[in-house]
Amino acid sequence: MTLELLTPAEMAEADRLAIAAGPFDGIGLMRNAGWAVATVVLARFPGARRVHVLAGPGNNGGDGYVVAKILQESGVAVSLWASGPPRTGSDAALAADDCPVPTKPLAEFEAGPGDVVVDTLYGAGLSKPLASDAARAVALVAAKGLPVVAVDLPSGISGDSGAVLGCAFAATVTITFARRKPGHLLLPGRDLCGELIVADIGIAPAVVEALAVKTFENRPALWRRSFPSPAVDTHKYRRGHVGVFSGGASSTGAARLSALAAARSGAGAVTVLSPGDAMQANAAHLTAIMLRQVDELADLHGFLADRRPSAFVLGPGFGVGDRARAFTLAVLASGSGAGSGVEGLVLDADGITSFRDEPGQLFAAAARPGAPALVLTPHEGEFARLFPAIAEDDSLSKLGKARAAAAAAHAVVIYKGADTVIASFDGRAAINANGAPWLATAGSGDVLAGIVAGLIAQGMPAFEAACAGVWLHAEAGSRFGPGLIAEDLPGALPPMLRDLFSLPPQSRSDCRPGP
Ligand SMILES: NC(=O)C1=CN([C@@H]2O[C@H](COP(=O)(O)OP(=O)(O)OC[C@H]3O[C@@H](n4cnc5c(N)ncnc54)[C@H](O)[C@@H]3O)[C@@H](O)[C@H]2O)[C@@H](O)CC1
Ligand SMILES: [K+]
Repeated sequence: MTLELLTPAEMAEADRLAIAAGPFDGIGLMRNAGWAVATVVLARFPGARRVHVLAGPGNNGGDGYVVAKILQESGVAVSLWASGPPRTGSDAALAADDCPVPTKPLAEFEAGPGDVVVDTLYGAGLSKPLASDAARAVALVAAKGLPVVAVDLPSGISGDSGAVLGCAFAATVTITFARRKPGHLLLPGRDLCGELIVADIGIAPAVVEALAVKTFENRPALWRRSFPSPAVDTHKYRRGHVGVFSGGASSTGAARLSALAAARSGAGAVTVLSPGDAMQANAAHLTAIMLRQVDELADLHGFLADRRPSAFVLGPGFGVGDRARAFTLAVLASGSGAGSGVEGLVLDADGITSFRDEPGQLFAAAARPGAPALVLTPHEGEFARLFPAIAEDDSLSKLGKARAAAAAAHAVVIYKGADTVIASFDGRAAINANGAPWLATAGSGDVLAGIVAGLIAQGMPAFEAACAGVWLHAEAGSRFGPGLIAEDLPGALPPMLRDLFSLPPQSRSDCRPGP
């Protein structure tokens, strides 16, 4: 399955470009779409007592007229319920003219046990909550528990955001065309699509390439070409060195979890940077991971000069306040431009919250030319602390929010949740879909921060490292399953890394670089 996700506006442009390029005109594409849907209905529901096609006023409804005609000609009992006539001159009007099945008003829609519903009310063009006739149909179908085959999107779901506008069908299977849309992966849309099928309706890959899409599903093909694989003659410092800031004596575990994850992700060396009062607690629990006392900024500068670390994690268990801000700004003031070779800082948890009152200070430090890449890993609450105006903007999807935050912060933002979005200030974004509920466990975020820092330390660019970290973390959780605690995650990484290293090289075209 391809990685690009097309917004409804991009999909409309793809339709337009494909029609201009040929060989299919608008009604030709619509016929191809209708055939793809009818084929699924016939294959999945051969015993359907009756198929009810619900047709809206736009081209999504147009697909419905094609489906109704094909099914009737195939000997299926079909009812066609329309919410209104298609616009004169549209492709949908051509499809309706060619459809022999009589229409009945959607407001009178009735169905019984054994029936199947084909939802072609609204697709990419949904612009407002479902009107009463459509909302009644949604409620009736849900009450009777009828299977729904949704065309393009379950009606009521925004293709841009995955949000439900008013109410929406919960589909058994959804057939979309050419490429998936963000609303197929963002929640709650993802859950309401059921099984998702992408049908080829004759839109050439060159048409999609011409759109220069910047939104992707987060899968290994997006970042595998930049995934670090150690050379045979490497030594530990060439595989990167991660510094992880530890909290005080009573909160050291989170940093150690991050450190272990950084080491398991392949970093050659990892050092826990501990305040003096926590040295004993840390020393008692560390073996392969190094330990260094860092109380003051001068200690940090000493570490930077002596050990040439390439990435840092600050936040897990660290505590909120001046100290977090000072260390963060000191790390961001270093970086390759200053000759230190620090490639990135993953700012998590308390590190994020510490800049609640002065986010501009953080953003300016990240925007300095030559500064290490900044990766922010907020969950919803932390996101609202650092980006209150963006968080409150209801016109933005989770994808839009992550993108706006990344641009404002000059950072890579990992906006966590069951549908984690990774966005870069260069405009690229990816939606993650391999997560599992088991990941919602204490310390899980500390592990994610460590993996991302470990990958950056090995030379992976920050956006790719963030995407790879999110995917590996989610995959580890999914494979481990019930009973998972955060301590299990680092140990679950090696088999997945082995799988990644054994995959054949893949093409460079999977991930389009930013501008
Ligand atoms: N030739 C083409 O352009 C093709 C279009 N295709 C289909 O066309 C769909 C997109 O068609 P459209 O852009 O016409 O969009 P839709 O068919 O999704 O709906 C758009 C129409 O419904 C109205 N509308 C939106 N939300 C409403 C609501 N809640 N209540 C009442 N009216 C509402 C809009 O004002 C507009 O008139 C795709 O989802 C896909 O199924 C496919 O057949 C492929 C070819
Ligand atoms: K639909």
